[in-house]
Amino acid sequence: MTHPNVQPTISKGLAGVVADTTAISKVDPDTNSLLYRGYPVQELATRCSFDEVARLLWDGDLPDAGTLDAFRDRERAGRALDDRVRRVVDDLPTTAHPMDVVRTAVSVLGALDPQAEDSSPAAELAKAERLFAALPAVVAYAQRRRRGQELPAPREDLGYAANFLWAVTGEEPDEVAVRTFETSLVLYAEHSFNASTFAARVVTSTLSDLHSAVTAAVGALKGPLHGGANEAVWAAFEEIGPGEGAPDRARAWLADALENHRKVMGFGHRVYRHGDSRVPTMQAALRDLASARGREDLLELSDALEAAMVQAKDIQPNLDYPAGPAYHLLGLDTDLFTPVFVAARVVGWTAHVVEQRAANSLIRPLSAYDGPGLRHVPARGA
Ligand SMILES: CC(=O)SCCNC(=O)CCNC(=O)[C@H](O)C(C)(C)COP(=O)(O)OP(=O)(O)OC[C@H]1O[C@@H](n2cnc3c(N)ncnc32)[C@H](O)[C@@H]1OP(=O)(O)O
Ligand SMILES: O=C([O-])CC(=O)C(=O)O
Repeated sequence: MTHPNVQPTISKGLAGVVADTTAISKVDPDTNSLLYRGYPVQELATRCSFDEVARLLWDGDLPDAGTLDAFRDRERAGRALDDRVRRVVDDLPTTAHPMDVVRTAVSVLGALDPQAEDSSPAAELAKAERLFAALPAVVAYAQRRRRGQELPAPREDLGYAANFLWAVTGEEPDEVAVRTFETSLVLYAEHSFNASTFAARVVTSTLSDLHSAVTAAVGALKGPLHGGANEAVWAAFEEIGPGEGAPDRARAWLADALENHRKVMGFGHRVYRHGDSRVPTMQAALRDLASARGREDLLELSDALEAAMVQAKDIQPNLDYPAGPAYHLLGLDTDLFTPVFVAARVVGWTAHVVEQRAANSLIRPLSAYDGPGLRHVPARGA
């Protein structure tokens, strides 16, 4: 028992606290590596499709051909936007942030799911699959409805990533676009006890349902210190202005931002201290895409800002830094970047929901009270 005059040690932001075990992924800042169920994420991103990686994260092993084909059939069958979700979204103002649209849609999907209250592992995985299949249409609709565009019918002849881009842009994507997008989805899919995943685990620990956990996770991901940073990265690129003279402008912009104590989004990480393990793979994908689109000017801006940040603060970019400009080149509106992150991270979140439930303990830390001392409400007259 703590003596009343001895202050307990506070771990602000739970920094450095090991809250539980997980077998889903390993983030190792010493070796600057990230493993999904034991596989290096770089190998998964360059050799596997996103739906294979989803099965790996959920099931613990890469799927065999039969398992993958059956999953793909179910995913294709679940792609259409549910009319009841569409009606709720249509009632939201077109000015609503797409993250609010997605958060609302996940909540509605939970209320509609026939297995909403069934928390057996089989039901949890079935619900996770349904969300996985449903989210691209929700994200795409968030962009298209405010442009007055119809949502195109899902394309059964396209894989998950290609169909997702088709739904957003209404155009069949080329190979480099699909590869870049799929790489980003694999890299975004899972990252141990990050803030949004931890939010999902906290909700699950009360024995609440999977959709409630995912709804909370969407809310946590929205913030610019977490998933919202990919959108903020592109906003900074626009402020600087790509094109002729961008490297000089980037250096001046950074000097001004640091002088004004502004956080530079897309840089820094709570766990990695020497750079984010996922960045080289995403940067290579961005380079391929930018070259294919004749947008080397974006690479010049990106390289100049990164070099200036490393020189000024010795702070390295995180995954959101190359993902932001890549998503812009793929035709996504800036505020659609974090919703795309949702569609990828839903795999990690739901894998953690299942893991948390399998060995549950209510997550409830302590706090050290530092408010006013004991005082009393004066007695009131009758
Ligand atoms: C997929 C993801 O979610 S990755 C993270 C995406 N988030 C961002 O890109 C937002 C920008 N980055 C940040 O705000 C931080 O680096 C975080 C929140 C990600 C991690 O930060 P923490 O571990 O809490 O460290 P903290 O914010 O205390 O930073 C430590 C020091 O580095 C500085 N610092 C860290 N990141 C940045 C940054 N991006 N820009 C400017 N300064 C920074 C802080 O100001 C602080 O300096 P000080 O000690 O002089 O006060
Ligand atoms: O791990 C974190 O804190 C943030 C992050 O990079 C992620 O969630 O992908």
